[in-house]
Amino acid sequence: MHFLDQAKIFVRSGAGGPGAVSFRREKFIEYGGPDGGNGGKGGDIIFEAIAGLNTLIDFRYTQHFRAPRGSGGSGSNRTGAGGEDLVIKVPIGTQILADDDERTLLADLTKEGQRIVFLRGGDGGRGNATYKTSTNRAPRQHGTGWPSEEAWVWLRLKLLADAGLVGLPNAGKSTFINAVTNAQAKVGEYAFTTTRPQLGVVRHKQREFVIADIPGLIEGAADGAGIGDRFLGHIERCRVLLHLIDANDEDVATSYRIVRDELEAYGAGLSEKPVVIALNKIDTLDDELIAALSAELEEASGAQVIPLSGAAGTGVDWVLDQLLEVIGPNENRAADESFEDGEEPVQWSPV
Ligand SMILES: Nc1nc2c(ncn2[C@@H]2O[C@H](COP(=O)(O)OP(=O)(O)OP(=O)(O)O)[C@@H](O)[C@H]2O)c(=O)[nH]1
Repeated sequence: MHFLDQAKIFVRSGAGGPGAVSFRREKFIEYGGPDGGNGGKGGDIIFEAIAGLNTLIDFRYTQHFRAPRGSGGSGSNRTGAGGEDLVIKVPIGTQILADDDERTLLADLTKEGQRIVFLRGGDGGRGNATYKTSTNRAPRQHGTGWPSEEAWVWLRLKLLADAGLVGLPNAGKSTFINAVTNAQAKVGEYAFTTTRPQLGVVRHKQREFVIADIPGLIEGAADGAGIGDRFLGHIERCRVLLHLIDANDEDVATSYRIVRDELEAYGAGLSEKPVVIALNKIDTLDDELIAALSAELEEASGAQVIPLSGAAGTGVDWVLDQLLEVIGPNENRAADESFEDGEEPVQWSPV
């Protein structure tokens, strides 16, 4: 499965069907007036957030979405059939942005099953049966149906995970996520094996939370170096970060600081998020060295450091305990965050 976190699409609702002008002598006797029915309503464009989707890749292949128009009304006062609504399914965490310079936020789909009627289909035009007339002449005008609405918009996916993994390339993030979740992240001996974010569900002590691994950060990532800051956006909504530092690095304090600097440079509150720090790959070291490196890291970070080996399983429970403590009860999970808690969406009003 390929990963895509931005896509530009075109959406158009259905126009309303025209109202009918109909006037028949026998119907006139039956109804006492003109009998042209109203046109049907055009289909709406609706976005729906669904679980199990973690990419916008489908929008690379399908970029145009048009809801059908309503059918015309007909004689005997028959209303035309409505055009069916077009439901566009997107991953949870998808934002809809205007195609303007500011990329104005129009809607934010943060909950499973959340639906937004984005463009309304046009109402059907009035048939002449609805015009009050006592003459046996058809009224001079009838409704042509309301027009459709259309827009180019950007979809932007910001994954909703409770915990976000950060660390330099090769710190052992994929190995860790594979050890604690159902994800099957690629593990490589070289840096940047991970080229797209990975999401996995952790089940620990009868609790469940989602953890995201984003591609390795390097110095300058926030300014676009390496894979750049593209993926940092995916951890903006995490409650807690897990920062892994490879114990085999030449200078663990420097490794720590490079990532902290990137988080700070990126902004968006990333550097203020609660963080759990772990010295990883301790299976390669003796106890004395583990103690010395942990102390060094604790001094650099001013926080507790957990010795960890994602590969051997040492310290994994401790790390998960700490993450859960910050994430809190299940009701607080990021994916369940209510619409009101997040950024206020700007009301979308097409012109
Ligand atoms: N000894 C030891 N090696 C580990 C451990 N965790 C990961 N490794 C090794 O470190 C290398 C990098 O591991 P990954 O899990 O791919 O690291 P990553 O941080 O996801 O790397 P990127 O995808 O490049 O960001 C691999 O060769 C792993 O086998 C560990 O706990 N102990």
